[in-house]
Amino acid sequence: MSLQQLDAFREKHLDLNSIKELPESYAWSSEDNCPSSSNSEPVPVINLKDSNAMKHVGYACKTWGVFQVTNHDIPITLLNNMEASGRKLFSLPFQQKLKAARSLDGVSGYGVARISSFFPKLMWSEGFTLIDSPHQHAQKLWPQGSGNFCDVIEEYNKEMNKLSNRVMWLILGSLGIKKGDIKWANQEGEIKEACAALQLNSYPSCPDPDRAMGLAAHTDSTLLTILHQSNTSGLQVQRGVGWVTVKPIAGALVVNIGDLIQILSNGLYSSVLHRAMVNRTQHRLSVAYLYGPPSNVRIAPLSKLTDNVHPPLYRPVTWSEYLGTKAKHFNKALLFVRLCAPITMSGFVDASTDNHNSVLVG
Ligand SMILES: O=C(O)CCC(=O)C(=O)O
Ligand SMILES: [Fe+2]
Repeated sequence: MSLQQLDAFREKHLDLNSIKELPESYAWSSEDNCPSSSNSEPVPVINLKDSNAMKHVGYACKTWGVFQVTNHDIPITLLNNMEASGRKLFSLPFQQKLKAARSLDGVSGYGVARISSFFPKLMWSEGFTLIDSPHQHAQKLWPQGSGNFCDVIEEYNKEMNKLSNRVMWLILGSLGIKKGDIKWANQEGEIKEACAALQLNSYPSCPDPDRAMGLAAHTDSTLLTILHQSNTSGLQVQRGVGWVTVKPIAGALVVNIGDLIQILSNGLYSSVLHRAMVNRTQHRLSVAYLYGPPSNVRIAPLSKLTDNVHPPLYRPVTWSEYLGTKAKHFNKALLFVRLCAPITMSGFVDASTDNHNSVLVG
């Protein structure tokens, strides 16, 4: 990063841990920050060892787009070590974290939420994105040695890759999709070249949490995301017109349906809009494993799920093409890969030649 870039970066990145009063640039209007609905039923919790797990996953995908899983075989010590590693990273002095800052056009490293550019106000959070090996980053953060940081990240990535694959097959299986139906998986259903990123999020305690926003509403551009949240509430998902808090359950992991499952399932399962809120006393941490397909694979509605009555709603896209669309159009990205927009109960309009204007919205 050049000195000029670093100055621009510092201007935008305040050390949230040292701020005693919420600056105006972090104060969201009450409209953006609408409170959560009380009395909602809770987000489904699914025991992966339950013989009906696939059925429960199907129901959760259809009605929520999010669920928590227990009995997932990820050792609790690994979850605790991952959380401790995240805390160790974010508790470094601000200037030290800046040494591993994400470059302006880069993806990995330390920085504000990448979705920040779509919002007029700043978010009360800091993030660290890791793709592939953590070693280079660790070397910048801890020149004297990073202890077990890299081992924990590597072990966590390995375990999350296995679990993501298992959960993906529960999701696809609930739609009647069999291992042989996905060409980019081998006969056992494994995806050897699956791409993934690890997103560490830190939400320092905030002097005015009711006016602040940790991470603004978004859907994930993944097939699915597995989120480990610390025991502090903050994650909320949209349900109907309100927001429902995903209550932390010790040892449970949250699974979010991402945009690519929406495409694969031809809209049968929708990605879930979610956001993270902050609080006055506790420093919240979350670790998101962002799971996607191999980079060269074109994701399209599965042919088993389409017919004359249910034409493909989305055109084929690779993950990187889709990320490019998301980087430009953010929460409207799915509309930009959409082929047909339902207009009446009985028919579809072909939108493939449309210039993606507001006709597509809704
Ligand atoms: O911190 C959370 O609970 C949500 C994080 C998240 O949505 C993300 O990293 O994409
Ligand atoms: Fe997310």
